[in-house]
Formats: sequence, structure tokens, C-alpha cells
Amino acid sequence: MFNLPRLLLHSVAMAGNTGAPLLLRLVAASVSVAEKAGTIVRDVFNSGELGVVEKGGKNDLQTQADRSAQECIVQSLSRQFPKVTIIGEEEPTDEVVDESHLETGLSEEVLKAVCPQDLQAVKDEDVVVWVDPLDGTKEYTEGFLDHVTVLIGVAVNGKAVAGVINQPYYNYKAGPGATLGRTMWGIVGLGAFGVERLVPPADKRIVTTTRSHSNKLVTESIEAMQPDEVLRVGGAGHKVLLVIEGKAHAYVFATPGCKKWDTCAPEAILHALGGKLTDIHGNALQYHRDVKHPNTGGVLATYSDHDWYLGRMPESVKAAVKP
Ligand SMILES: Nc1ncnc2c1ncn2[C@@H]1O[C@H](COP(=O)(O)O)[C@@H](O)[C@H]1OP(=O)(O)O
Ligand SMILES: [Mg+2]
Ligand SMILES: [Mg+2]
Ligand SMILES: [Mg+2]
Repeated sequence: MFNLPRLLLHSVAMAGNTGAPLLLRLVAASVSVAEKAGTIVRDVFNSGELGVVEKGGKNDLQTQADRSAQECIVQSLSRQFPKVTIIGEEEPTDEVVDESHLETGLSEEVLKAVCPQDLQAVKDEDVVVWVDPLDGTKEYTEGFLDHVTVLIGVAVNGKAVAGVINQPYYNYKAGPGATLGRTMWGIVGLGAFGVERLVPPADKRIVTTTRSHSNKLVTESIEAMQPDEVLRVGGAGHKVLLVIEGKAHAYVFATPGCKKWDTCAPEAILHALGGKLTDIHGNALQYHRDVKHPNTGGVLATYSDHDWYLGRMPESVKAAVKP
């Protein structure tokens, strides 16, 4: 009887797991927040009121889902981690925060993981969180719903080390019995969960690239890879998932439109599973807080033969797409 309150106190402290390393707590919070953002993305679509705004022409759109999911992610994480730098794609608005968009949960699965040794002592000031509340906005507005992802990437000292991806419409073509949506997370040095590496066909070369942001450089670089098949689909997160799950051998994007929030989470998960993401010259991407946002050197993501793709990149394209 006498010991019960102390025991209860102890179990509450364990549930909060305040002793877990910052990186694990941040990823655990990001998993819960990305799931919440995914529900917001579906709710806005179901409402039929997309609230589309052109940020930079008809191929650079923002919807109510981008705005509300960004609010959910940035507000939820900054309240829990006030000293961590968080950079989101969308400009903050001066509207009152909708408290129903906030999420305070921590994924137990993540908290149970063992943090890689080299990331155990990470401090708030070492971290930048890169947030793409809705990747594949153009496709979202056109109903290519499985191209959409929510991306939360964690960079430590300028390197992408952890990522969370929610795909709100995963399985949406699989019929009413299927579970809609999935969340994947990974930490470099630990592995990735919620997604499995599958090997692509060995007898052909499948390359994936942009559907809505193509240009001469993109076309020339894709042709140079002599693909048997080209998957033109939306979203940086979605295309990296195609590479991870063996639907494509390489993601080739030889133009500057992709930003740090498009690549940070996918790069970390791909890397955690043994793949590689660089610019089209083979340089590692940088993610420190003062870096310019566009990936001006383009994007190349593969599992194997990375150097082969780099070697086939035309000199004229390399000269036009500088880091
Ligand atoms: N020219 C561009 N202008 C704005 N965003 C771009 C551009 N090119 C790529 N992106 C971003 O990179 C993602 C991957 O590109 P793509 O789908 O064309 O392959 C896009 O979904 C978009 O992210 P977002 O939808 O979050 O704005
Ligand atoms: Mg955008
Ligand atoms: Mg994006
Ligand atoms: Mg976006």
C-alpha cells in the first residue's frame, strides 16, 4: 500500500521516457506527428475544399493540406523541442494555431530502439529538422494520391541521419478491406522500419523521374541512362520509396527544383537501408541551418551502380546543374 504511489510515479516517468537520447525522442515525436499530418491531408481532400494557391506558377502550388499539415508538424515539434531548429517548406501564417492539429504522442516503437552510439549525445543545437508537410502537391491536386508523402527529416551537423515518411494514401487502390496509409522511419546506423528493401528486376533498367517538373536537362539525362522503362511520377519521397521497394533502379532528377525538405527524410531512410542519395555529380547533400534551400546540383538516388549513373551523366547537363 505504502509503496504504490511511488511505483505509479515511476511508471509515468517511464512512459514519458525522459531519459531517452534527444534523437530518439525527436524521431518518436516525428512518427506520431507525421501520422497526424497524414490524417489532416486525407481530411482536407475529403472536405473537397483544397484551397489551392499558386506560389510560383501552376507547377508550384500550395493547398490547405500543405498549410495545415505544416502547422501540425512545426507547432507540435517546436512546443516539445523549443531549442531545435525546424525549417518547413511553407511560410508560417499569422493565423491562430488550431489546437486540434497538435500532437503530443511519442512512438513507443522508436523509444524502444537502441540509439546508434555516435548519435547518443546529439544536442539541440546540433539538429535541424527539415519539414515537407506535403510532398507531391501538384499530384495531390490532380488525384494521384499515392504520390503524396509527409516528410520529416532530421539532420545532425549538416548530415541527414534520421527520417520519417508518412504516405497517407498507401493502399488506396487495394480495396475497402486494406489499411489506408503507412508510416516509415529510419536512423542511419540502426535501420529502417515500416518499409522493406525489395530488389528490382535484374533483366532491365527502370528509372524514375519527375512527372510535373520536366525540362530539357531532365529529358537528356534520362535518355543518357538508356532505361528500358521510365516511371514519371510525383514527389521526391514517393520516388525514393520506388527505389527502396525495387520498383525502380534509380531516381534521376538533373535540375534544381528539389529542396532540402524534399530530400532529407528520404535520404536518411534510403541510407539507413544501404542505399545512396547525392547530387548528380556525386556530392553529398548538406543540411545545416544556413544552407541554401534548393538542391541546385540535382538528385540521384540508387541502391547499386551509383557510379555508373554518375558516369553516364552528360557533361552538358553537369555544366548546367551545378551544386
Ligand atoms: N520546379 C519546382 N518548383 C517547386 N517545387 C518543386 C519543383 N521541382 C520539384 N519540386 C518539389 O520536389 C518534389 C519532387 O519533384 P517532382 O514531383 O517534380 O519529381 C515536388 O513534389 C515538389 O515538392 P512539393 O510538392 O512538396 O512542393
Ligand atoms: Mg511545394
Ligand atoms: Mg516536396
Ligand atoms: Mg511540399
